[in-house]
Amino acid sequence: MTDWARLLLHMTRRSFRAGRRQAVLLCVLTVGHAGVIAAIGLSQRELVDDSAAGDTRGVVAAIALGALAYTVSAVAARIGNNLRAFLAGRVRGAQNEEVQRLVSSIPTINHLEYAPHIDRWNRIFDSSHALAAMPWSALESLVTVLGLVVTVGLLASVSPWLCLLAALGVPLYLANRRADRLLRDARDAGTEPLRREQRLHEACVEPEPAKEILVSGGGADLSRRAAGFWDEAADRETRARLRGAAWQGAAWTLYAVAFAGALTLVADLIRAGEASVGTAVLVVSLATQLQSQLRTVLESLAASAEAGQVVSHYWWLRRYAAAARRSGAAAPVTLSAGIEVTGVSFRYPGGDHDVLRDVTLRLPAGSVVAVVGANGAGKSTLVKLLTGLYEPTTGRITVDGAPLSDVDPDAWRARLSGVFQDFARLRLLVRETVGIGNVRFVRDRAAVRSAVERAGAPTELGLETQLGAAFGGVEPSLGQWQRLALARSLMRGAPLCLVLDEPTAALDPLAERELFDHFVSQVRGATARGAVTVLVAHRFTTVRMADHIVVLDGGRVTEQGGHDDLMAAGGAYADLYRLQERAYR
Ligand SMILES: Nc1ncnc2c1ncn2[C@@H]1O[C@H](COP(=O)(O)OP(=O)(O)OP(=O)(O)O)[C@@H](O)[C@H]1O
Repeated sequence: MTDWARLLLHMTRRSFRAGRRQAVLLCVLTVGHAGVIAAIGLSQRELVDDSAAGDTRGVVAAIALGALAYTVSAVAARIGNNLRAFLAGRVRGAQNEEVQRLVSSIPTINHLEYAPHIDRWNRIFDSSHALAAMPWSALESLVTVLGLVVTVGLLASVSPWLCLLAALGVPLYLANRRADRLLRDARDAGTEPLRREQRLHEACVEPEPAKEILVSGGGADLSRRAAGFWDEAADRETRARLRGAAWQGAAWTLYAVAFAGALTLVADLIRAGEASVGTAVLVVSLATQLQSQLRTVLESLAASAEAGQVVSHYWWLRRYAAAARRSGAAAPVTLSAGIEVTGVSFRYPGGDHDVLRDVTLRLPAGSVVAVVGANGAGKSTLVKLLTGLYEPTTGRITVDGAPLSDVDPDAWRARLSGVFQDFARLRLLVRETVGIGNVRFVRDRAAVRSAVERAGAPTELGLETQLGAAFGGVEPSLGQWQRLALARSLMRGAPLCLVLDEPTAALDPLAERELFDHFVSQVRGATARGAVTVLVAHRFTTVRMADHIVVLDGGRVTEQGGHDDLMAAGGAYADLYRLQERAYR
């Protein structure tokens, strides 16, 4: 079965799950609608011929048939449209939820940071409506094709030459396919400029970047650039639509010429006494219907094609998520040896150089390890590898001797806790913002309050306070946000690996010291479990408290050891430490 057919089946099942009775009724209405078109044509022919023959009963029967056919057609169209909207709405919700679930089920973050991957799953979201309507577009195509067969049969009964009208469906179909392909290519190519446009516009309206942009006065320039990206995507799409319309226009012109030929043929048949006036009415009616049937087929094929455009992206995402969602060995409950990084190099997907090179480190159980280095040295990348958000390109990381790649990602994550440099500002209730750090305890007010207090987060706010001015709530200061993030990390009671990636950058030096003391004493208290703390920091007064210090430069480890050893070695660490010491004096 092709990917397209499998997706069609998947969407059909989903539609029936969304509303079995509604789906059955919609099938009946769609199929029934096909017979109506022939009935309308036949009733018109009978009406004209029976009138000419003075057959009153025939005229009444023809009128009754025509009225019934029109009524069924109008009612079926109205109810059908509403049912389609209802089912498509529900399926779309379920579809978006599935994509969201797939995206967030992937243990690594490659797909969230790598542009070609982002574009693929964004395309699925953008086409969710076409995907949800896929079964109905396909059924409509099928039923209209059946209706076409009936129409063609009736036309052939008048003259076989009239079948040529239906044959002109082929150039129409080909022109439409060409137009679809042009549009799909334009949309695929436009995904990136549209994503750039969206991010630039967000930067102008989101409060955090907007402040800086307002002060720098760069808003107009960014808006212009965003508009440029928008124009680029829109121009591509317009050009594709115009080219597609030219192909379709040519095919329809051909059809119009053939239609005129059909009418001439019927006029000749009437003149020769081989057809009645009623037959002429039937032909005109059928040829007109044929036109609308062809259009319906083409439109529903186009709708199926739009869904078809994301078929490959959809299955890619499912396969990608399935491949990434590996199970593995249980994570250890305690550490006895620690974590080892051996010969690890790492290159971001699509990158042209390794940002970590041949890194070898030992993070002994129960120790606090500080990672220092200039901006861009690779500190946060190392943290991402330790937390399993990326896997090393080469080399390996082991936890008590077991390769991290063999450990179940969820189980390892359950043993982690930490704060990242770009910590999240979750604009929820204080209780939720903090509690989500350990979702099982999100309603446990005592646990959340304890974490808030230990992190020194603002207690006066109250746990049920809404955060975020944009949501009508309180807007914490940057330092307060950071403390809330720290509180979130404290929700996970006994982590085996605690990562603190510049967790105190927004705090004043006193608060940083106090917090770090607190964290370290907590970790030291957990030495029995062998928990490891990895601290990324730029303030060397904090760094010196670590048991082991690793200096990264250009992705390589250039020095490592205890503070006293590194000072005695007189290398880069010692120089930087003395520099900072003088600056703080
Ligand atoms: N998602 C990404 N995709 C591609 N390259 C990235 C990505 N994130 C970081 N990099 C690159 O990796 C290198 C190391 O970045 P990293 O964030 O690890 O540095 P860092 O030492 O933590 O810096 P800082 O002190 O500024 O936080 C940099 O050259 C950066 O440009």
